[in-house]
Amino acid sequence: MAADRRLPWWLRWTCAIFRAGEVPRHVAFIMDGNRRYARQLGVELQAGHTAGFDKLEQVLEWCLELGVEAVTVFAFSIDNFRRPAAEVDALMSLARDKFAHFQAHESLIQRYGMRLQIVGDLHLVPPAVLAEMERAVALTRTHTGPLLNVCFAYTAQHELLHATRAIVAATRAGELDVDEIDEHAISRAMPSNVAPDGQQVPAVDLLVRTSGERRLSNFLLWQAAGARLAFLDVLWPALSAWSFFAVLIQFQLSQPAVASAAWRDRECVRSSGCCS
Ligand SMILES: CC(C)=CCC/C(C)=C/CC/C(C)=C/COP(=O)(O)OP(=O)(O)O
Repeated sequence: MAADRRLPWWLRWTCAIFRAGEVPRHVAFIMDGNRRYARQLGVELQAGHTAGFDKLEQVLEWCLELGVEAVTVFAFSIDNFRRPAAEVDALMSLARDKFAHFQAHESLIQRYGMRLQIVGDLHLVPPAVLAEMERAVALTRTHTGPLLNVCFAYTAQHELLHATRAIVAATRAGELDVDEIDEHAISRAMPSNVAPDGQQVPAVDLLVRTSGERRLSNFLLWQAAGARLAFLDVLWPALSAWSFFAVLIQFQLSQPAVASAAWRDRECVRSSGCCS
């Protein structure tokens, strides 16, 4: 499905330049700092979360333009249910609106033909939110574009628990031999690793967290084992394209081919004559 491009020309050009190098196939985001952003502006906390969602749509569009195949976002942790009831209710109502928005023809999900998947302990999600999630996911069932994994009512430990139970059930049912349980079997049993069409999701190769926190907070502990980690001091709603591109430059410089070429160039300059 052809995307209706709404990005400014300079952003499309910059993305085209990045596409000449190695682009991460799977990027994950911990979208942290919405409430601090609201406090800094002196507005309601809910306005910070709304700004956070708007930023998610922007960042997604940058990723799509770059040709990223899968994006996974930490939208709501199981631990977030411990926040004051009024904030949880407001976040659920925002989520319901946003999943309804994902169904609209002009939404990013529809424009880019994205596949949508929700991962988490969905028993904890209020029925009205769950209904909108299911409708949004159903509308993307025939899509073949990039994947958006929304981790909602999620922790990595819960996902690992789910995978462990699924593996035990499969061995009890005689569908899986104990000797066949390896890293691949565990990966396949983890919902965020398998797209709705059954395709294997590439491993996370770049994980970005905003707001200055330098920890994973129970997000994708298995999938991000080999990921490059980027911790940015900016609050999520204030994340600029340039901060994100700076992360991408670091990512591209860290790729083995580029890193070894840079090392060779340095050696070349150091040793006499070969670059003259
Ligand atoms: C698809 C969908 C429904 C997306 C939801 C949008 C969104 C940005 C959710 C993030 C919610 C959240 C708990 C952010 C963390 O900031 P924080 O509240 O912990 O802020 P703080 O770190 O400043 O306290």
